Amino acid sequence: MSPSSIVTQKANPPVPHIRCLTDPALHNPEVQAPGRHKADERLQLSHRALLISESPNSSFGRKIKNFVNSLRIQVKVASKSKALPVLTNKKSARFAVVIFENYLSYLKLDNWNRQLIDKYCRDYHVGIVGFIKPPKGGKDDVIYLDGYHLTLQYKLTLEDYKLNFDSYLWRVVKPGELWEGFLPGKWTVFHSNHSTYQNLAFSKLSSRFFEFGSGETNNLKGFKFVTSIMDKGEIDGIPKILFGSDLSFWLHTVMMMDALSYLSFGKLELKLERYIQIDVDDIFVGKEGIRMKVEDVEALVETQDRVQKDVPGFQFNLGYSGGFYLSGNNEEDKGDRKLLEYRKKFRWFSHMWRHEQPHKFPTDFIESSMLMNKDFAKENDITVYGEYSVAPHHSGVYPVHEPLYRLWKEIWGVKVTSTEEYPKLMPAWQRRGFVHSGIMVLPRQTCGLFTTTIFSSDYPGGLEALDAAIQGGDTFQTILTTPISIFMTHLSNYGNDRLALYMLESIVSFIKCWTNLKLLSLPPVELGFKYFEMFPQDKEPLWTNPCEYYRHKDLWPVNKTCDGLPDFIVVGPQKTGTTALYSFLSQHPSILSNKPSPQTYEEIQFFNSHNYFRGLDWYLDFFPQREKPNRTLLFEKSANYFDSEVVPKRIATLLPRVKIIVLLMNPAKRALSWFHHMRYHNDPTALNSTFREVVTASGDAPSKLKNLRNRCLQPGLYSQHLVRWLDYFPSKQIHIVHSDELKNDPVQVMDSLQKFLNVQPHRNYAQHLRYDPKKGFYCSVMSDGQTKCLGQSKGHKYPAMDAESERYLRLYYRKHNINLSKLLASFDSELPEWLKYELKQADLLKS
Ligand SMILES: Nc1ncnc2c1ncn2[C@@H]1O[C@H](COP(=O)(O)OS(=O)(=O)O)[C@@H](OP(=O)(O)O)[C@H]1O
Repeated sequence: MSPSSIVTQKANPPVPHIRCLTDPALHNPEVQAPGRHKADERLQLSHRALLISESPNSSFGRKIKNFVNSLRIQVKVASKSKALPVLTNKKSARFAVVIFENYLSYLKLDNWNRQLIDKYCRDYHVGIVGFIKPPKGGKDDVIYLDGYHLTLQYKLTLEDYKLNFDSYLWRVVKPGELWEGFLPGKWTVFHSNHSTYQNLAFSKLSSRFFEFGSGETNNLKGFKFVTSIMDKGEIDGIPKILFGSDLSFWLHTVMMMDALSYLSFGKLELKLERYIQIDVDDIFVGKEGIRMKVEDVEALVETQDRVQKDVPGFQFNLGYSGGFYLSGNNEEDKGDRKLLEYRKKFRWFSHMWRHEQPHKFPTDFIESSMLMNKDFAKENDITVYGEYSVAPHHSGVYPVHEPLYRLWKEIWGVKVTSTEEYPKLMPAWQRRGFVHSGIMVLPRQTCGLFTTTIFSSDYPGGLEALDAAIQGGDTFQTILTTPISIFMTHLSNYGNDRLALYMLESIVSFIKCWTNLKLLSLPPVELGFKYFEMFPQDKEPLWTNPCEYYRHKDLWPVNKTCDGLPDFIVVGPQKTGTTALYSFLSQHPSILSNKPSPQTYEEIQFFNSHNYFRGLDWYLDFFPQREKPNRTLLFEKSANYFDSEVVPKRIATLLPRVKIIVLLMNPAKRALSWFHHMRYHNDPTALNSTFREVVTASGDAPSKLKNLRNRCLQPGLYSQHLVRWLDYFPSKQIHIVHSDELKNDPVQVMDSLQKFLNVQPHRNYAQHLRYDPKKGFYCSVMSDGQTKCLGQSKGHKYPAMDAESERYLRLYYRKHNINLSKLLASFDSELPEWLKYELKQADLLKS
């Protein structure tokens, strides 16, 4: 259909038609089963689920995991054929619910695992959720589960669905409705004859089944088939909730939420409140023919009034671009004026004057665009909610374009925005918020509307497809699993067939009929606070590389380079010779180091400190342009990356293929060097204490001393830190340099490093490094033949370690050194002499 024929089509907006069968007020979970979700403090259950999947790559297993993860519940996946994970630790029972992708696999578990699981479930009152998958190639369509008083009947084709109104399981689900229609896939139904069972849901044999001649009689057509059942645990002490199918049928996701909540005593549940915000973007933008007319504006106001009854506080947020005011046809211009007449009814937020994408324009242009839009509001007496704004096509929000954030704050006082792009568009359930530069960025969701679709007949798949998304499909699932949903709609969705109004009223009704979710709305800033109160862990961003994802690359200003990030990083730890290595590497003609920082000299210290929150642009500014793009390698070294909890994850997220260089030396000697480094830099606690006092500080020693001890000794727990790096990087991406070798034979170290880095040309460091007897270290040979050594603070003289500290630290690091010796095997690294010596001496001390 050509655009012109679209706009001449007669508008006949569809009317929302969802009505509840039962009075929505009838089912009230709090009243029906008081207190049943109260967690029992005694139980000490972790907020996690254990999923036993059929195989590591089973697609249904993945689907269950993703669904449970979408509720922000962590899932540990174990394969049925592998050993079970540890179920308890000192502090708690690790899983609040056990889920079996195939319940029959639970019944067939080998004795050992079965006893383990059952004992765990009984001891901690942990329940099981199970899905029934008929055995492959099984001849029997009916199986009696011995000892369970339960018969399973497989492979049925069913239609229509209703829930047991009287079950006390329901929390999110409101059980009074009837779902009419064919149910996807083949089903297992349950026949029970024991008081332990409570039927949860019922269905009917599908009429299709009769058409194909089963020989059954019509009396089977009623709601006789139990499709989901609860076992209260009277027989074996373990409560269970079983589903006769997978999660393809929409209602099963809601029932699954209730099952998780019920069986975990409320540990695994989301609250019932669901906040929704609807932004109407592109106000005044839009070609002639797709804009709003007077009656569309009236409909907008009327719908808002109606929705407010079900969603307290609801108000449309209108994002305007004043540059396009009165740019439609006659009728539409009247619509624009009407909208201004009703301006006080809505919450207005500013867009750009003519919808410009900030990352594509110079900063002063963006500034004047914002100012013109601000003037437009003033001239037309529009009260703008300046704390909220969004950018056209997510431009500048993520990946972050710093000028946009700055101008938003300066011109509008923006405090909150939203985007679909962080960390990336898909999968939608993984979208998150973050805070940058004082602005809260909230995740935005999609609600099944397209900017270009203005008539229901154009909707892909027809109105039925939009209905399907609302009635249990994607739009419903989004609200179900997302406590705060911000939906972006467009002006075009409110003219012509007004599909956005249809969608909104329909979804509100559907949620009201089928769930106990409480729909609410708040102004954007309050919503932002609410979001980060719910998910404080989201505040810190996790920067990704804009050039690694096509959508982000499109939003990355063209003048920003895609090859400005480091190829390798020297991560420390401190005092292991990192400065010498940095200086040797920088001499290589194809290796460029970062530019110095005024605060931290040769180190950038981005990933481990508050610098990380300055953003990617700040980091990128430290790297010079590559001289020969395909040959030059960029690197940085920051010696306190090694032992930081957060750094490996942050580096791996931004630079998944970066090479990592770690230096290791005797941790006791490293501690001594660090102590003297602190004295050299006039640390008062170090100056007023002996090394022995520092390393042995414990119990009632002054907290400053204990703090110093921690900072002194903790980086030397090498194995513990290396394991964390190995969580994020394969061992072949990590190169270990032994500090003693760097000190005594740097030429050899540089040879093997060059191979690891695959850098060309190969530099013969024998010609460029020479031992300087005065300094006592290797130094660089300058063009005039003189040596240039590192400054005074590196390689300075201090007393040797006292015997008591040596003994103390030998035992202190013993366990970690043993672990390190095992770990080094995965790096193909020989055990350094110090490690062999230390382990031997420690053994002697022990014996
Ligand atoms: N060639 C060369 N020149 C000078 N110093 C050398 C060299 N090779 C290794 N070392 C050892 O490096 C130790 C300092 O380590 P770092 O540079 O990692 O220290 S820092 O973390 O950056 O402060 C420093 O430790 P101290 O001797 O305790 O000062 C040196 O032992």
